[in-house]
Amino acid sequence: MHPRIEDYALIGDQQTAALVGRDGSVDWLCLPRFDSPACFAKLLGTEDHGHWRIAPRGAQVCTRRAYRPDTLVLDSEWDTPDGTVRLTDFMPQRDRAPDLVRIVEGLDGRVTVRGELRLRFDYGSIVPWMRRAEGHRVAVAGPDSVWLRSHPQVHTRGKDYATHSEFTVEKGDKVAFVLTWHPSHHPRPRFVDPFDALESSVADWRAWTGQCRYHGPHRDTVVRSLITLKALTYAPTGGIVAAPTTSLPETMGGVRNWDYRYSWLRDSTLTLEALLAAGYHEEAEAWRDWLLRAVAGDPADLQIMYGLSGERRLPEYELSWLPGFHGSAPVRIGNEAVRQFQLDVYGEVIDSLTLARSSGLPVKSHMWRMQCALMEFLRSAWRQPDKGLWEVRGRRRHFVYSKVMAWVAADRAVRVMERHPGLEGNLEGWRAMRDEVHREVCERGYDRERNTFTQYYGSSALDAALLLIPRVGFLPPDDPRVTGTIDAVRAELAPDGLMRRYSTEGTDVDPLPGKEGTFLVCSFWLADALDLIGRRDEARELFERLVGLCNDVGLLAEEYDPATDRLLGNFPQAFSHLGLVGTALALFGSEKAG
Ligand SMILES: OC[C@H]1O[C@H](O[C@H]2O[C@H](CO)[C@@H](O)[C@H](O)[C@H]2O)[C@H](O)[C@@H](O)[C@@H]1O
Repeated sequence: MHPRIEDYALIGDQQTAALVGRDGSVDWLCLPRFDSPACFAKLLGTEDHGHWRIAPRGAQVCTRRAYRPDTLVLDSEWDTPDGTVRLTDFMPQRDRAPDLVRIVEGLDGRVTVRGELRLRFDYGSIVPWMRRAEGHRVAVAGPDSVWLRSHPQVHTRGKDYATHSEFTVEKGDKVAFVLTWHPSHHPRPRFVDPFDALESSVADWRAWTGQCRYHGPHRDTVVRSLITLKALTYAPTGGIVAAPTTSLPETMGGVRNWDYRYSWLRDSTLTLEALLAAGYHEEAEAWRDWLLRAVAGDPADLQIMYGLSGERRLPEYELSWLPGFHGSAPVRIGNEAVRQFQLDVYGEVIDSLTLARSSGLPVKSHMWRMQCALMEFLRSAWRQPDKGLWEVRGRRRHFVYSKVMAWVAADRAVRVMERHPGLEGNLEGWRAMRDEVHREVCERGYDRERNTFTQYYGSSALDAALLLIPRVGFLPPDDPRVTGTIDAVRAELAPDGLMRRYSTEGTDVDPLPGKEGTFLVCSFWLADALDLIGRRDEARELFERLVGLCNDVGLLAEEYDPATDRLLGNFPQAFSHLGLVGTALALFGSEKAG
């Protein structure tokens, strides 16, 4: 049986990440970066597309598993008729080369363990040449080279283009395997000691989580979300991936399969907000600096997403040889949405730079000039239709949320100038824009008869993003148009209590085949909106339900299907986790440590 999305746990080294199944198999790993080709792609295909399984002989899924508290170190344990064995998986902080460490430990009895390593570079398409060197195994194909070591040394044998091992552990025995990648034209990197690396990984993560300011209910789940957001950050540049996977389907068997291994301005600025609110200034500053480098240049060229180092070209293509997760094809690399015009991004960027300033992050001299340039571009562009924050692949429209975010940009720029009279900028022009956008949205984006804002000007359709209207300050929470919108959006898009982004029925906004599932971040936004309008009990109840959708190790995908009780979409997704952190902070953030 192919695992479900919720069967996976994440490990990573803040440059890339791996997904480990409950059966002890690493089914996804891109090396050396999040957006590099995968050397294990079983997630989107079969064992022959690459995986690395370590498990007791004859055993299937583990009996239990958990992260070591406050770390990204995963322990999976199997109780077998012969005894109990633990597998510890982690990726140490990177020195020069990425390492994946797997330590097998006998806990009880005498258990025979089997390993099967099937390396397939370039997303499962290339079988490397494997040889012995310096007492280890080394695999090479084109630009990639991978070393496999074990401590103490375990005999390995090659069969069917895979490396097999079998060994026995008794109580107290430990056998470590280390997989190390490096460019094949470089000398092999220094080998890490797996046991020292385990100690320092645990210590590093605990030092980091120790800074967390949240002390309310579900603290472990909130900390797990923060660890996940940190793990999705590409440390060398500060860029944040939306998720470490590509093409986990939004609908099982469907075509809505996208590559999320890039840095979206929207997802990342919202991540910055969550990190700042939870007390993580260092990451927020790194992201802010990434942002300033990525968007530098002509404001008309601002993209909605970039590569991890700020790369601009992310061409989309399909991998014909991968059948996709449970047959959900195509598998896509790159993301065509990179070329879309999405107006909301300007609002999110300017809002987050304003937040960075007010949170005390050191101000960079060129930051304000860049904001002014973005604002001047926006002043000339906000009347244009766009693709909206959901990146629909239909025609451009006047999406209401996009216009609201144009208002946010102008509002924040005006406020910064009012607070810092020494700053130069087009104060009057931005004030005028702010008022004009507000007026237009209230006239053209609001349906008087139904007392609700709408998805786009003149339509009767609704959109979950409208829930953010009070949060961004466009209207006060007690404005009847706000409460009316929350009720309407909830009734139409959350019939079973969980939010869809928009409706795909009776509209051509989103022309792709397949239905829209429940989008988790939108459900957190609903809880936030209910809280803001004073319906705290309903907000808390929804938050409890959403926390209950995390898998056994606290991770969320992008979507959840109530009909089948399955997570869907890329995994784990920053959007969902930043939603969880944001709602927890909004509902319980003022609670002090016991
Ligand atoms: O559903 C169509 C679109 O789905 C993706 O976009 C979604 O994920 C983004 C990253 O988390 C998020 O920023 C966006 O708001 C979501 O709708 C996909 O990336 C798009 O290419 C696709 O058109």
